[in-house]
This record gives sequence, C-alpha cells and structure tokens, in this order.
Amino acid sequence: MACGDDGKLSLDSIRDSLIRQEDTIIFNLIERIKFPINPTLYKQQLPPSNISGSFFQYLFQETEALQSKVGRYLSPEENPFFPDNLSDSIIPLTKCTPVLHPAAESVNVNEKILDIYINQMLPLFCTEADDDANFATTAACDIQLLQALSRRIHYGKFVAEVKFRDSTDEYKPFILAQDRDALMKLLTFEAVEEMVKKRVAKKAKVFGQEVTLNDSVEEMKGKIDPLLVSRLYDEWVMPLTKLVEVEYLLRRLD
Ligand SMILES: O=C(O)C(=O)C[C@]1(C(=O)O)C=C[C@@H](O)C=C1
Repeated sequence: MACGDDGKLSLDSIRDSLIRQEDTIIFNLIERIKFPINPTLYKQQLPPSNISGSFFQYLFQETEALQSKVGRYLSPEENPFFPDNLSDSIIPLTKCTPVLHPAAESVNVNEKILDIYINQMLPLFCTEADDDANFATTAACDIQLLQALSRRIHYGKFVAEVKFRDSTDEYKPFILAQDRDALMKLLTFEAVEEMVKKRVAKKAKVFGQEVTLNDSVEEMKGKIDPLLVSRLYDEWVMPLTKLVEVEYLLRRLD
C-alpha cells in the first residue's frame, strides 16, 4: 500500500496485493529449501561468540536494527520481530494520511510466526540432513522468507480496515460486544480460501519447475511440493491473517 493510495482502497486491490505476495513467499521458500534445516543456527551460539541468544536471533536482530535505521518500520506494512531492539530512523517520516486506525501498531503476531516457522514449517519443508554449515546464507534466506510471511499475514490489518469501511453497520455491534467468534465468522470467505489454496499449489508447481532446453515432455520432480505450500496457507498463513484481522477489528473503535 503506497503512500496516498487511500482513495484506491478496495477489497479487490488488497486481494491483488495478497496474490502478488504469494509469488514472493513461494520464491523465498524455494530458496530456503536448498539448505537443510541447519538446527545449530537456531539452538546454540556458534563459537567463538560473545553474543546472547542463537546466531540466527543475533543476525535477525541486527538486520532489523539496520533496516529500522533506514526507515523500514515507518511503513504500516512492516512489523518488526524484535521491536525492543530497534534504532530510530534516520529517514524522515513521509507525510501521508494513515489508512489504518492507530491501534494497528499494537497488533503484532510475529512471535507466533517465528515459533511456527522454526518448530513446524522448517521440519516440514527442509531435509533433516546434517548441518551443512552454510549458516549465514541460510539465515539470510530465513529472514527474507519470515519478513515476506509477516508482511502477508499483517496485511490482514488492511483487509480488516476495508471490510470495516465497506460494512460498518455489520461489524460495529460485534466490535462493541468484543465478540471474537462472530467477527471471525463475518470476515471469513471459505470460497476465497479454497481458491487461494489451489492457486498457491499451482504457482508452486510452475515456479518449481526445472527449465531445460530439452523439449521432451518428461515430468520432472519440482523443487517444492505444491501440496505442502497449499498446507502452509491452510494451516498457518490464512488462520494467522484472520487472527490479525480479528485483533485489529477488536481495537477498531478504540
Ligand atoms: O480475502 C479476504 O477476504 C481475506 O480476509 C483474506 C483471507 C486470506 O488470508 O487469504 C482470509 C480470510 C478469508 O476467509 C479469505 C481470505
């Protein structure tokens, strides 16, 4: 959502952005699964070391701190994983009318995303082969992928805002009653979710194809299992997006 795009805010335009973000997530996944899990990266400090926490945490925190200095977290689309570790931006804030309610800043599910990523996603997508010692490169892929997942999931704030603006009378009573279940039901479109699952599986098949100059139409094993990508969206990406939507709506009238 670029600065000044408020007038173009519609459910269709927000969904178009979610569709484009699928490409980023799938390409980043393909990059990450070139490497095994590399568990040492997340578990222990690598010697010699005077850092606290895992090597991955260190790299991620330092990356965020640097990106924060150059304005990454001035964007309402970006949500930090380590908000307590950020430096002020040296880039001045662009003056544009905020699209989201100010309470949006307090909605951040990155702790959940990181936990699911390390403990459930990586074992599902990556081989458990021995560490290959490509720790820094693996972590760089992780950071890109986690930031893409986080951006997609927190886009739920924009989805919720547009749904609230389009159907204020329907949402308002449930927000006033702080009724999570009713909000969840109201914002859910099962047919859309089915389309998303099918589309990401198809994209995974196409993006993961081996491209050769040999014209014989031999089916080759793709770089990524399309069913796993569909499962990623079904079990984590869409439920977390909906959680963000509910959390945002609960605060929308504050
Ligand atoms: O497109 C929407 O309406 C959304 O809220 C996004 C989304 C998703 O995460 O893709 C989430 C909930 C809906 O049930 C359908 C799709």
